[in-house]
Amino acid sequence: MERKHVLTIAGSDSGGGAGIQADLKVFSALGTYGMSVITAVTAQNTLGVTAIQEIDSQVVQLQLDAVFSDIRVDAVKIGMVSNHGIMDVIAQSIQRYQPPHVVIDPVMIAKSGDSLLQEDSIAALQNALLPMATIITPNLPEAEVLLGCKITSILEMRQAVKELAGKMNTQVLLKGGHLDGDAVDILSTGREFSSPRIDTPHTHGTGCSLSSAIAAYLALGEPIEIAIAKAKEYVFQAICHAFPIGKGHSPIHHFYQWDQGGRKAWD
Ligand SMILES: Nc1ncnc2c1ncn2[C@@H]1O[C@H](COP(=O)(O)OP(=O)(O)O)[C@@H](O)[C@H]1O
Ligand SMILES: Cc1ncc(COP(=O)(O)OP(=O)(O)O)c(N)n1
Repeated sequence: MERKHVLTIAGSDSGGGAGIQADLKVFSALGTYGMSVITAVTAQNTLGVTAIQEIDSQVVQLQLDAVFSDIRVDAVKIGMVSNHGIMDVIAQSIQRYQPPHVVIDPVMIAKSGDSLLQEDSIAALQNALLPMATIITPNLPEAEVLLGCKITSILEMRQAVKELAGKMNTQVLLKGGHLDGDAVDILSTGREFSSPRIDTPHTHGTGCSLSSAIAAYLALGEPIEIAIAKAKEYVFQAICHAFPIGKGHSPIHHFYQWDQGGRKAWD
């Protein structure tokens, strides 16, 4: 079968658990060819983020042109984009090159509590970038910012996902990782994707990995609901197989399939 090509446009996580590094691991684990446009470099590990250097928007533009002018792009995932200048450049490139699928994870705050989006760029995120999406995948705090109200239960999630889809004029997968009980994500069609909640601190990068896996499965030709179901199962298994790295919240195990039936990679 022809190899599919997936592009991530996101920030770098030096600890390797989230951002560009997580996205490229997901693309490889799912058998696609990964490419990257870096929007910011974060100094980050399992404990948090200590510095952010945004990439000049002209350099972001040159990365986008380098990829799109040479290589067929079957799907795009967009993650951390911290300022409106970079958002505008990305939105214009999506308009120009028209990739078939665009999955946007509207990254605002890392689980460590560190902010990854400038506050004055929230409007640009809504007005310039989100309209480019095939689907957006906010977590609960991000959906609360986009809607301007609290979401505290599955019942409220069902209502919120429909309101968000109307407001943003796009499909929405509202992730329920921040609630208690089963981990339930709700699509704006009403379909729900549920898994048991794993009792673990090692969930760094789950949101990045879910959106990247959805993009990879869309590139592989899966319809949206199957792409989400497969991506959710992939992330669930990767959480189940996470192993400790560093002193804080470890990343999930992107290549857990490699360990199955054999020796664990870290033994
Ligand atoms: N402890 C957990 N057990 C099982 N699934 C989880 C757990 N935490 C998060 N998930 C799942 O991981 C994905 C990312 O969710 P979430 O943590 O809400 O996003 P983010 O990383 O953007 O904050 C979702 O599919 C969510 O249901
Ligand atoms: C560079 C970078 N991008 C995105 C995130 C957020 O990642 P996420 O998958 O939401 O996981 P947590 O960091 O919240 O665990 C990030 N941390 N860094």
